[in-house]
Amino acid sequence: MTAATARTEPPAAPRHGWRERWLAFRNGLVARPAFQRWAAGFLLTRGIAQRNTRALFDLCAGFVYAQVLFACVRLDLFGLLRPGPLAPEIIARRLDLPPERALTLLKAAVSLKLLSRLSDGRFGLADLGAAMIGNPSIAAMVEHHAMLYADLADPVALLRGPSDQTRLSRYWPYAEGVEAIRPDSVAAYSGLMAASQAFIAGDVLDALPLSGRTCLMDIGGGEGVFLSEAGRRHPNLSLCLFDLPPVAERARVRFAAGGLASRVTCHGGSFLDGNLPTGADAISLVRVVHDHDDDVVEALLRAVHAALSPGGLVAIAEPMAGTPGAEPVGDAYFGFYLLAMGSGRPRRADELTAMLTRAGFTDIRERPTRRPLLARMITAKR
Ligand SMILES: C[S@@+](CC[C@H](N)C(=O)[O-])C[C@H]1O[C@@H](n2cnc3c(N)ncnc32)[C@H](O)[C@@H]1O
Repeated sequence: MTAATARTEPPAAPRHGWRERWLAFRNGLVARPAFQRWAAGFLLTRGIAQRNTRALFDLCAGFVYAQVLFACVRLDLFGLLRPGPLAPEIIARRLDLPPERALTLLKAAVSLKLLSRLSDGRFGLADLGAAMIGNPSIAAMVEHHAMLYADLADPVALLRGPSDQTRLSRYWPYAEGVEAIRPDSVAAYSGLMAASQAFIAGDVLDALPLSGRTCLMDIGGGEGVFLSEAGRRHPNLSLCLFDLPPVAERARVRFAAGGLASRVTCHGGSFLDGNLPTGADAISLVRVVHDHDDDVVEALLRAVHAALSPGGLVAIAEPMAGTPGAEPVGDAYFGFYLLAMGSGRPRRADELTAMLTRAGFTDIRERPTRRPLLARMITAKR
């Protein structure tokens, strides 16, 4: 055999296990249009076929559904219907839309369970629309997704990278480095985080064992919403916030307005420098770790370990990859969000556990939270 023939010869066929052979057979079958038609009609497979068709269609249409929600938010449709249901002509007039287009939006919102249509033809809030009213920060999240969608206009280019600066990396300036951060560059994201923290704080604090602790330091604590709630629940706990200087300043103003100034110390700095204030026997990292690449997180956890007093507790709370029942939230949504932002990745609980172990922590355990889709929590001890 010549060298040339040796090079063109295909590699030896891999030895497939029975599971791989079964998957190859099954996928070949499912890909055939004739099989799809048959399965959609056959009694025993009809349900599965219909569910798969719907799931695939929803994947194709997801952007449209999100834009329907975006239009509702932009037009403040949920606010308009807050006092009660209205006739479609009135809604059209109030939204300044041609009547037939307003009806297109209203019917779409009904199909997505945001609105419901009453028997007299009026439209009112359904469960999901009412939930939007109760949580204004969801509307803020929806609005800021305009930047994410712009960055995802060419997802393959984003995946290939490196790309031009994305809109999300400008929105989250620390993703690109902390040197040039000014007060005006943190206002938008800090406000969004403060508004959405209301969802998270209660769930995390319900699961966080703080009794017996004397000082809680919240690293990347934003404007202090989490720490304020911790202080309200634990009146004897002293509080310390660490964040980038312009964010820590915003927190200081918020604590003063809330009458908490005497209980909280605000430190402005960057944890990239490796030095954290000492004296806390509990440290929280709420929605912080997933924003950073592995080397930064490893260094941050080592700095947290060094800053904690012996026996001190660290808590990482954030949405995690591989959360049962919410897998696309971690790996699809946060995976692509953080890619567009330019820093960090969603991590599974076992990956965070391994990182905590490497940083020297012990007694590492997951503490179940009320809504794991929004935040799961792992604690560990120094
Ligand atoms: C996604 S926000 C979360 C804020 C808050 N913990 C919450 O859950 O609402 C991440 C926070 O980490 C802060 N941060 C990012 N990089 C930092 C750094 N190098 N040093 C200190 N804080 C940093 C940001 O300013 C921001 O407040």
